[in-house]
Amino acid sequence: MIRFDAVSKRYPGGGEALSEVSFHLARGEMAFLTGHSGAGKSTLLKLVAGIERATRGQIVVDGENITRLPRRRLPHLRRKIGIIFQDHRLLYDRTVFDNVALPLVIDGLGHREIARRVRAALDKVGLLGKERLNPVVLSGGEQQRVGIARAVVARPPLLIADEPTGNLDPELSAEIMALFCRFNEVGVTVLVASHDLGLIRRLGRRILRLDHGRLVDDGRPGAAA
Ligand SMILES: Nc1ncnc2c1ncn2[C@@H]1O[C@H](COP(=O)(O)OP(=O)(O)OP(=O)(O)O)[C@@H](O)[C@H]1O
Repeated sequence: MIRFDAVSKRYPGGGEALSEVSFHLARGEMAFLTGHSGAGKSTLLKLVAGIERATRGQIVVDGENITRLPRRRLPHLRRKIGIIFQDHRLLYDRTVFDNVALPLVIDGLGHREIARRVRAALDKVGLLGKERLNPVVLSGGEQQRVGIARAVVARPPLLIADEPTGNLDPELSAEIMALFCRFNEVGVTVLVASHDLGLIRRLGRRILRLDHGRLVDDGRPGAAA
């Protein structure tokens, strides 16, 4: 589902954020991406989503080489990817329902289909019944779950999350990670960046580790990083 071949990324005026990174995440697989602050976790996820472009190397997502994807093809790529940010980026002048519905409204779906899918997504994250509320009144963990519902509502085959538990206490963090595991169990490919090694080790999934832009462990036994 995601393949990086010797990918490097240099920001204008900066050093190398990623250096010669190669790995493969198979369809249906789940992995965590870890490393110190500034190791390159966010940069790697942004390259997957086409938010940033690689300086060198090649990136394939869902069988499509996105390394030099023309801008007009970006919406096609984004439709395959549910993206979850640490700060959840919700719209606070709209209800929970409207926040989750947004990707479907953009896709031009009809009202009834939108209502059905939004309720299904809210049900999966345990927020059915809160759809008419404004996200402001929800706890941090609930707001993050609204962000997750919005990311999965269009049923993308790939979920990527950047420090989704960064602002949450250990118990809520574990709940959010368990949610990602459940999406993976029904076939979604999942890649989650997190510096919370203790938490992600307990989940027993593959862990890719970045150190100063280099992939020093790709989480595969015996595989060279
Ligand atoms: N837009 C940018 N312009 C210039 N340099 C950047 C930009 N974004 C990130 N960097 C640099 O690239 C390197 C990797 O940053 P990145 O945000 O990918 O790391 P990270 O592992 O996600 O860190 P954190 O855990 O703190 O979010 C850092 O040195 C950072 O300063």
